[in-house]
Amino acid sequence: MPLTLTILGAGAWGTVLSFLLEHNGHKIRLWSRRHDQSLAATLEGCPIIVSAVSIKGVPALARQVRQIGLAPGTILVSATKGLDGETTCLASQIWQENLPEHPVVVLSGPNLAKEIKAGLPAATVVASHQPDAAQTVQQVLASERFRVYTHHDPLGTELGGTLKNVVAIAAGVSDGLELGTNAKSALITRALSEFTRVGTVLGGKTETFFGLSGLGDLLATCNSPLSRNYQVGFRLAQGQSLETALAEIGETAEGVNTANVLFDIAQQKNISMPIAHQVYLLIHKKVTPSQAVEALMERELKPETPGA
Ligand SMILES: NC(=O)C1=CN([C@@H]2O[C@H](COP(=O)(O)OP(=O)(O)OC[C@H]3O[C@@H](n4cnc5c(N)ncnc54)[C@H](OP(=O)(O)O)[C@@H]3O)[C@@H](O)[C@H]2O)C=CC1
Ligand SMILES: O=C(CO)COP(=O)(O)O
Repeated sequence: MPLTLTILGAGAWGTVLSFLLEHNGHKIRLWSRRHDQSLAATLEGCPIIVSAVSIKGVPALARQVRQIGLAPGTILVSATKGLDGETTCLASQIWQENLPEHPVVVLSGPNLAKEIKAGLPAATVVASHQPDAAQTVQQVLASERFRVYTHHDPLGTELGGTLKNVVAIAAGVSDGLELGTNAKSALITRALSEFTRVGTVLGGKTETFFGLSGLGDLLATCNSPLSRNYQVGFRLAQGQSLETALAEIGETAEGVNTANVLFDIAQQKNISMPIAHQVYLLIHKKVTPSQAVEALMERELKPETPGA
């Protein structure tokens, strides 16, 4: 049955999600803080609200939505891949805290917006503690060009999509320095162990990090110049400053903020995150790209323990 749905955030991802939903016959209200639209009127009567704003916009927007209030049973879908700098919370946690009575569904997967916009096939994950809500979103969003899987681990699903952005910066550096396929394969594989380690401490399930929203998104983002986070790393390796790289990319690259938040989390919880640590040092100009590679290669020798 065709529905009227709201998408919050008219950036690259919000716009492509609206194309996917319109393709399925739904009517979309696309909201942006830049447009002259009432948020209350945009939300009214919509059974599903999709948030696709950058993490920096989520806390204030979630408070606004709470103040307006939603009809009972309205589902909130969170498509943001970032960590809040102030609270270290994921976007879905911020939404759930503001809308405790409502089902929250995480949408995350290997979903480069430009490929989906071009009509290329892709798959994603919708994860929630409320299986009915995840199934509803699956039915509404799935099509012959967008395969949607449900999942029961929203935290792990969202953490995979969030943590891989930091690795994508490192992968961009690797390619920018022309380090070759062996180096990048080692980087991606060790990074998967690293983010599984922190992700499980933060509450995700180990197996989730080996699925579409973890390994799947890691591979997509680390191997595509369409990824803004990859572009950040590539440009840093070419000698651009972070400020110039971000300005020229002109869209959100969540991995920069996530690297900062992860650094704090790793310190607080005493978790070893060598790759994320080098990305943090690099974006703070404490090491050069080549020094970051050297630091990783010269770490103390140890046995490999995949996934740990
Ligand atoms: N692009 C992609 O391929 C994918 C992106 N994502 C995730 O989706 C999120 C959005 O990314 P994307 O659309 O690509 O980025 P864009 O830079 O294209 O758009 C960012 C969006 O966030 C909004 N926004 C930014 N800051 C604020 C704020 N302070 N208050 C309210 N709204 C704000 C922007 O609004 P405005 O236009 O008014 O500035 C815009 O709608 C990110 O977390 C990203 O990781 C997830 C999967 C795929
Ligand atoms: O999350 C994404 C692909 O799944 C988009 O990656 P970027 O934000 O690096 O462009």
